[in-house]
Amino acid sequence: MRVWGLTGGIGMGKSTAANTFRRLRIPVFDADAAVHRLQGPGGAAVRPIEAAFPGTTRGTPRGPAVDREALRRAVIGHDAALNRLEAIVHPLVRREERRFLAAARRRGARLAVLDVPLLFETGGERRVDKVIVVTAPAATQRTRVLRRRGMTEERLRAILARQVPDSLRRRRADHLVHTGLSRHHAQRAVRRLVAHQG
Ligand SMILES: CC(C)(COP(=O)(O)OP(=O)(O)OC[C@H]1O[C@@H](n2cnc3c(N)ncnc32)[C@H](O)[C@@H]1O)[C@@H](O)C(=O)NCCC(=O)NCCS
Ligand SMILES: Nc1ncnc2c1ncn2[C@@H]1O[C@H](COP(=O)(O)OP(=O)(O)OP(=O)(O)O)[C@@H](O)[C@H]1O
Repeated sequence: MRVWGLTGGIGMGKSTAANTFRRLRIPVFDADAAVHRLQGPGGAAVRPIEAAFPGTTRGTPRGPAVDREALRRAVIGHDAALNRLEAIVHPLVRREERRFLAAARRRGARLAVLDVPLLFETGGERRVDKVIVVTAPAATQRTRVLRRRGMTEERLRAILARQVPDSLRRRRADHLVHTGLSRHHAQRAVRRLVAHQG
């Protein structure tokens, strides 16, 4: 089974490209969704996060869960705290990723995709056969992200500061998918990659 990494900066169009892969019946692992599950009711990250950042979890009808708003306040803009949070969360995400790949292999998939925002930041390119980078002009990225509810200039700056620059990502990509033109164009680029598997 081949494994492709799908990555790109915030708002560059990872989830949208991931959905095109899914429509082609290719299994996709979504690292952001895995983080949400791990921090959700009964998730494996809840207890260690409460220990490291007291007061950032709360009881819910389905069990204790991370209060993401509170956790965000505790870590955004605080590098040491975010490093600590990543040291808790990333090994758990990696474990989920291994489980996902094992399940895809069992089902006989020929190709699986890992949608991982921090692929380069976490040495993920070594775990995949090929890296696909979604990219768009910086102005497009900004407009897209600032449209989201709860997003502010300050939050966007803090997130971008933790991610490798788009220029570097593009240089390290095996293939680029441009998402600044149109949905149709980006979908076609993904379909072409899959058709050629190369
Ligand atoms: C800080 C937290 C609580 C904020 O939660 P919130 O719901 O507000 O944001 P969300 O998770 O949807 O992320 C918003 C955007 O920031 C990006 N992002 C999240 N964490 C990080 C990080 N540590 N470094 C760089 N970018 C990040 C996401 O990919 C996404 O594009 C949460 O992002 C978190 O627990 N982050 C640490 C885990 C992590 O590194 N996740 C990245 C994907 S593996
Ligand atoms: N090819 C495209 N053409 C036009 N708009 C797009 C395209 N791809 C994505 N978008 C839009 O850009 C925004 C961000 O896309 P998406 O959610 O896929 O990005 P992401 O990289 O997954 O973001 P995040 O890092 O925050 O998870 C969405 O509003 C989406 O509709």
